[in-house]
Amino acid sequence: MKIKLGENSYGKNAVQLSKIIRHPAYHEFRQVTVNVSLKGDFDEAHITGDNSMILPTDTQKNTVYALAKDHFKTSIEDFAIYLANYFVTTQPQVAASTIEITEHLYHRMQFEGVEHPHTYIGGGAEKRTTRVTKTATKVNVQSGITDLLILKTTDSGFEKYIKDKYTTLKETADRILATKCEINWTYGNLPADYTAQFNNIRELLLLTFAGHKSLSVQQTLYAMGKSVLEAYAGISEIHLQMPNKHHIPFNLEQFDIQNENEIFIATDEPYGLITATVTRE
Ligand SMILES: O=c1[nH]c(=O)c2[nH]c(=O)[nH]c2[nH]1
Repeated sequence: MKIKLGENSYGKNAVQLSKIIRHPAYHEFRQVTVNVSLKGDFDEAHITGDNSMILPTDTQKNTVYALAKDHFKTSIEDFAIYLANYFVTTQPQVAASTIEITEHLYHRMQFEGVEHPHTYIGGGAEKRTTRVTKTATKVNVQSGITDLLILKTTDSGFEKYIKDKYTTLKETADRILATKCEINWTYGNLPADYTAQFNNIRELLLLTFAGHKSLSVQQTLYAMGKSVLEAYAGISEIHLQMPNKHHIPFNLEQFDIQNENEIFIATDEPYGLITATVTRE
């Protein structure tokens, strides 16, 4: 039997980096988690244990901190592109490098409408993300949002689905729609300002969710993806993952109380998981 090495990559995961950017009037605080992954000529390392082509993952981690001083000044995308390019151009054995960055969001505290110069409040579970893959000739940039918790108390129903002998779910024309989205879009054209693009796309996703008369999570997911592709020609496709975070009407009839669609039990598991990629023809 012939055995051979298949596709492989290696790198450092979960590099935790915080940075203060000191502006004259205020401090900017940034916290990111960085994953580095390299592909290339690593056959000998696997087959014979020859490490002569291996840039240690410890060095990769150190490189993230060292390059952050001068090259993490704006968006996570700009930093990821710089890092990805650095590994490809300085290490001839590296054919492709992938940098994933997750940014933990902080907002400056506000007192009487005025932002405090150096004190922050956490932005909750929501995080901004990017994934950049660089080869000698190509760069692929995906950006997104994860753990974005959104909910609406009406304009959502789920009816006219298949009913068989195991169906117990009741149809509803008015339910809570709640989800914790993971959304990633791919840039066909790279924008000059990734943060402006991120803010615009996030706002549009929220606006579409809010305004949609939802017949299902599937329909709302598609509407959200479609709105982004229609508004931004530079986005080639968008992937959305939307778990259905069920809030189920609680049976108050057992206490002779009428539940007028007001009292629910939130159930974490099991949950419906709806995912799709929305793309261009
Ligand atoms: O929006 C929904 N889509 C489904 O596919 C589904 N299935 C289910 O039980 N509830 C829901 N809700």
